[in-house]
Amino acid sequence: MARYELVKRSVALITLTNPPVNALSSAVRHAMAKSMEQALNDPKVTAVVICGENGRFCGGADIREFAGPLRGPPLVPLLDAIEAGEKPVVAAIEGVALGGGFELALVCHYCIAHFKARLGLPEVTLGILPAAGGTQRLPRLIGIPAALELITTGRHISAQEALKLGIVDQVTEQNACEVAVEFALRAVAKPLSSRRVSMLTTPCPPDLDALLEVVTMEVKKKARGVMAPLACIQAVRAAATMPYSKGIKRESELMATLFNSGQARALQYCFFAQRTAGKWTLPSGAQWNNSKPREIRSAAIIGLGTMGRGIVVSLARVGISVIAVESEKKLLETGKQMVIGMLERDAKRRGVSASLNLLKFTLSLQDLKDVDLVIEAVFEDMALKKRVFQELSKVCRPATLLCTNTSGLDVDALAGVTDRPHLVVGMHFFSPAHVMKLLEVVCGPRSSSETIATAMSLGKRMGKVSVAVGNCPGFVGNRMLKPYMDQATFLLEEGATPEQIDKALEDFGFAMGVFRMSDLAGLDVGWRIRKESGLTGPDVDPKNPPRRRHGRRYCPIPDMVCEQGRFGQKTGRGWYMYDKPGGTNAKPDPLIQNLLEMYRSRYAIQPRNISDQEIIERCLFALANEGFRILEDGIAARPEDIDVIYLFGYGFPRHRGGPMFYASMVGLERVLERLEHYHQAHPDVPHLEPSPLLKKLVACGSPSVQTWREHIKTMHSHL
Ligand SMILES: CCCCCCCCCCCCC[C@H](O)CC(=O)SCCNC(=O)CCNC(=O)[C@H](O)C(C)(C)COP(=O)(O)OP(=O)(O)OC[C@H]1O[C@@H](n2cnc3c(N)ncnc32)[C@H](O)[C@@H]1OP(=O)(O)O
Repeated sequence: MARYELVKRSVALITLTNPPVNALSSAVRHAMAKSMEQALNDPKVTAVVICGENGRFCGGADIREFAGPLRGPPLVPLLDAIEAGEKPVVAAIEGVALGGGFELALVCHYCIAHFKARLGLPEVTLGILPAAGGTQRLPRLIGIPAALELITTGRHISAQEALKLGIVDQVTEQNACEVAVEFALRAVAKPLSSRRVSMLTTPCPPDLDALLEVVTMEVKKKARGVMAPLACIQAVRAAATMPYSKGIKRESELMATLFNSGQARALQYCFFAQRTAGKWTLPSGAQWNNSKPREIRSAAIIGLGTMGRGIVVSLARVGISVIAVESEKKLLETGKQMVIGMLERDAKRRGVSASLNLLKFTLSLQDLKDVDLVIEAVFEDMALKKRVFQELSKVCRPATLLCTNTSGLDVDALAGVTDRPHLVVGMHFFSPAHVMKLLEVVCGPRSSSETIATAMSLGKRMGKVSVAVGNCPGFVGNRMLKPYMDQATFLLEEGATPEQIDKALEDFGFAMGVFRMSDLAGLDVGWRIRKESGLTGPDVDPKNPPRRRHGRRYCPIPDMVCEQGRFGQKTGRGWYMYDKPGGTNAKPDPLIQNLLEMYRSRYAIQPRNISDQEIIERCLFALANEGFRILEDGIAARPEDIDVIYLFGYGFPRHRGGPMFYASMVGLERVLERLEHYHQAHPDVPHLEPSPLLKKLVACGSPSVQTWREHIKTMHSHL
């Protein structure tokens, strides 16, 4: 767990050996304590260098240990002893120094960083704070404003920025460990007192209170209801107002308020869920670590609408040649200008040159014959998509992968019209595709493991969080969205307003409530889908009661809003009103209030007061209930996959962990009881009927979310 060597006859080289990230597990802490003692007691040793195996200094505390009882030597006294030692200690930072790893570097008297190293205190993203002295030492070293920014955001910084801030003493392009050993030899006999960061006085700005107030406001706005950043601010305040000995106690008290909180558990669950989600499997036994992806050098995108443009940008900025196809000259020219503008702005922001030379724009599918992969992003119309896929089958070489960006249509039906169904897969991007991190990779029953591996790996290359899902209407994300949105509109019928529902959801932590989100996305999309599926429009039998479809409750209010030409932000009117078409400042609209009142009186609905609790329970338990059905159907392999989809694609608050984790935190028994209650009150809403899997899990004693997979026995697993 830590290797001890004597190098250059007088330098103790301590290497942390806990791959893959040399996390400070209890065994590592134990070995470090022993090694330090040996170094400090050996008269031959005049200096110490600490480094990490495999070019990675240290990824911080072992997060997995946080779930169990704390064991092994505590970190704070160990780090204090390193700092207080009478022999110079030099940190050799390669790869990463994060969290406890950064705190370890802060107690070393000198730091050498490789030029590619990254440093940071990401604890806040795990719902905790840097509790091994980080909140007390960093402000002393770099001042309150810079420390506050790093600690409250968890941002990683480069070695160069760390040098500018005064965190590291030297940045090298050579082996950091070798440079550190030479540095250590030169440091012997130099006084150490000024190198002990805990002994420094925190440079304190005159307007400390005002500064902390501003940062507090910013944090509250950005991360509504999240506890950790606020605790971080209080800890940094202690660094400015207390001696180190008291500040470290305050840090520890604040950590105690966070450590076992639901938010910390949720955020740490998210960390591991994100890493688990990439590990796809198929019933055939093919999986992420035994299926080789193909190398993709060139791609084509069909359709230069909003989605197509974002996908072109995502591909080109990672160095893939892209041919973009449109059906009309004018659309092609508009799309081209927009893509170029997006790429130029993106390159400017990243300080690189725009990769415009990788782009080609064409009106002819014939130009696609040699590309490695095509992503179709045309209008959401099955007949049109089938025509495109038939055409692609003819023009592309037999090995070209054919992907569709459909947001919910049958991927296998598209595969069926091609000459290569095994090379067809869904790549469902989220809008705007060059910004949103989520990619649902939709595995059709005939998609080969190589095809899935290629789509997943391409997603990763584009910086996406890719999740493999099965093929069913709406896949995972959009299939779950329907019951969630249905509940919101039923609540409107029963007496709520869009702003009341949105506020309840935003207070819960969503960046946007369901109605504000719909206004942003455009209400006409859903309207067209409802018309195509015969739920509204001229094809509906007039004898059908307006509030029932296929024997179930139906809310026609969204159709009525669209009939008035209110399509959301783009038309300046939707569930809210905006200053102008394209405006973003949503204001409640009295016309919507009138519409709701008239609607209720037409159908003799007595409006009632609806509590925020009912809004949250009906929307979110219906959402999770559909998630349980998705697990039963084998459309998602594990609850983590569903949660990752909702975190990265639908703005589910990370500190709640995702819909499935949230259900487990509320308690499955309680979720079941509330769903039974609401289903009894609304028997014509099948989405409120508790799913068999939920009932089964409750009957099994509500096991932890990480073990649900063992309880999902499906005959029809797609994954
Ligand atoms: C009332 C009670 C009071 C109790 C008080 C208790 C006080 C306790 C005292 C605590 C002292 C605090 C110490 C410190 O301040 C706290 C911390 O350090 S928290 C940890 C901070 N570090 C991080 O957040 C870094 C997390 N890791 C990453 O960001 C990335 O992994 C990486 C290091 C940048 C590497 O990225 P990649 O190369 O892409 O690799 P992966 O991300 O895929 O990771 C590979 C593999 O490693 C696992 N892993 C990574 N980091 C950790 C970790 N810190 N602990 C455990 N495991 C880690 C990751 O899950 C992957 O595993 P796999 O999926 O392959 O199984």
